Formats: sequence, structure tokens, C-alpha cells
Amino acid sequence: MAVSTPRSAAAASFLERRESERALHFVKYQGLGNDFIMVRVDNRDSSVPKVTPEEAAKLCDRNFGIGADGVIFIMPGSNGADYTMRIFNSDGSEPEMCGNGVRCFARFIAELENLQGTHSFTIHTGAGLIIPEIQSDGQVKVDMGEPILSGPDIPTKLLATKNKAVVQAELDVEGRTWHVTCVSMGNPHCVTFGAKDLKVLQVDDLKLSEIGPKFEHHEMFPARTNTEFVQVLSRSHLKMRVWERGAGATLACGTGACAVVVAAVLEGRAERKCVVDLPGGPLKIEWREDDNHVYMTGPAEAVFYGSVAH
Ligand SMILES: N[C@@H](CCC[C@H](N)C(=O)O)C(=O)O
Repeated sequence: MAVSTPRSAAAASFLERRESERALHFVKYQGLGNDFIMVRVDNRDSSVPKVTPEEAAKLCDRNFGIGADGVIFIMPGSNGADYTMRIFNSDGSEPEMCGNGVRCFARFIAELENLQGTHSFTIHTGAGLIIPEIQSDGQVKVDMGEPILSGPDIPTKLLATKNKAVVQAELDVEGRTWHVTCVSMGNPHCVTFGAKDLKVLQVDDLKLSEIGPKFEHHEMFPARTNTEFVQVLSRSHLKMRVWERGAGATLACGTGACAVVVAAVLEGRAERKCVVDLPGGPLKIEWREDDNHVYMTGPAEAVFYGSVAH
């Protein structure tokens, strides 16, 4: 697989280039270090990604490919939306949604369409309609919709503990009991603020690559799960590390940060408006009481342009 970047890296000329049969043109974007290979599918009739899941996994490889946490396809709108987003994780699996990816998607659209200033549009995703808004300072605020709290819909086999939701349920992970709250933001999340034998979780001390896969593949999560380990700094300031389904430890997870605030509110640990610190930087999250929607605000930017033999 050959990777090359155009000499001038001029956005306009790059984006105007036509796809040849043997080259896949992409733009690498990142949102708080959660990085994506963005590929435009411009055939108006197509909703088929340009690469297979196996090819996506190869492209995401940090040694043998471009390197990324996922591949995102920008597609013509469907279901009445302006655009459609599909994504493959770095292991080739296809999740329903990606919060940092949506912010990158919005900035990429602004670049493609040469949009200046504030703009909002609708994106059809596997998790339904998502509405990002590019703000005057360049940050992207996203209406992430309503969290899903019913166990079977998340999905988790853990039984409901509070008003049909799985809140502070006990989860045995190889002999250690963790307290977990499960939330779907279109994709499944298992949020923990600690284990039974731990007074305060120090997230920096966690051996994520050892513990993460045990949550991801736990029998209580039939579609696997993303897992967030959280430390409460104050009622409006949380710190988290994430082990993502299909991607492992990443520097940030937008849907994960949303799920963390929902879980923190359900457990009575935080207010509805919080700053969530991730290894890649902070996200502003609000779970609004009036419409039950979760709103996420954060940055996204282009890193480089390139093409790969395909
Ligand atoms: N990093 C993303 C989530 C990507 C999908 C996730 N790995 C899954 O399989 O559900 C985000 O920012 O939300």
C-alpha cells in the first residue's frame, strides 16, 4: 500500500481531483486526537463504502497503513438528511455512530462546500439523525439526540436497577466487581466510576489494555461495548479514559463523553452540564432537561491530504 501526500496539499485542487480506479483520495482529520480517514463517496446513487471492512482495517494500521482509529465515508443524504455518514472502526467493524467523527465530518463538509461562518446540517447515521453546527470560533456543537437507557436496546443483558435503566449495576469482570451504568448514544457504552473494592478510581493508574478488552467482550454485552473509566473532579468536571469497541484505547470518544455525563447524572454525581477531560483534550457536554437531548461541543481539524493505491 503506497501512501503519498500532494506537494502543495492545497485543499481545493485536492478535493476537485477525480477518483481514478486505482487511487483512493482521502483527508485525515482528528478530533481531540481521535483520528479518521475521511473518504467522500460522490456517486449520488451510492450508499456503499469505497473500501471493504478488511481494507479499512489495513488503512487504519499505524505501521502498515495510513494510521487511524477509523474510516469515515461522506455520502449523499438519505432519509431526508443532507448527508449520510458511515464508519468502520480500525478493526473493520461498523459502529452506528461516532461523536468525534461527526465533528470531523462537519468540518470536512464545510471544506468541500467552501462554507464560511456558522452552519448547520443534518446527517443520517446508524444512530438516526445527528445535527452538527459549526460555530463562529470553528468549534462544532452537535445535537447527539436522546440517550437510550433500556438494557435490551443498548444492548446489555444486565438487568435494570432504576426506572428501567441499568444504573450502578454490579458487573463481575474476572473476579472483581465493578459498578457500571449502561447508556447507548446509538452505540453501546458501559460507564464505570469504580469497583467495589476501590474508593476512588484514579484513571491514570488503570492498565487499560489489560482491563479494556475484558469489558469489551464481556458476555453481558452481546454487541460488545465501549467502556469509559471515570474520575469525578467536581460536579461539573469529569475525567475519563476510554477503551473503544473495535478500536482499543483512543485519545477521545465523543459518544463516550456524552454517555459519561448521562451516567454521572443518573448516579447523582454531576450536573447536566460538564466539561469532560479526555487524554486528547476537553469536550463540553450538556444533557438538556427540556428536550432530553445530549449536546457535545469540541474541535476538529484536517491533518493532511493523501492518496493510496487501491
Ligand atoms: N470514537 C467514537 C466512537 C467510534 C465507534 C465506537 N468505537 C463503537 O464501536 O461504537 C466517538 O467519538 O464517539
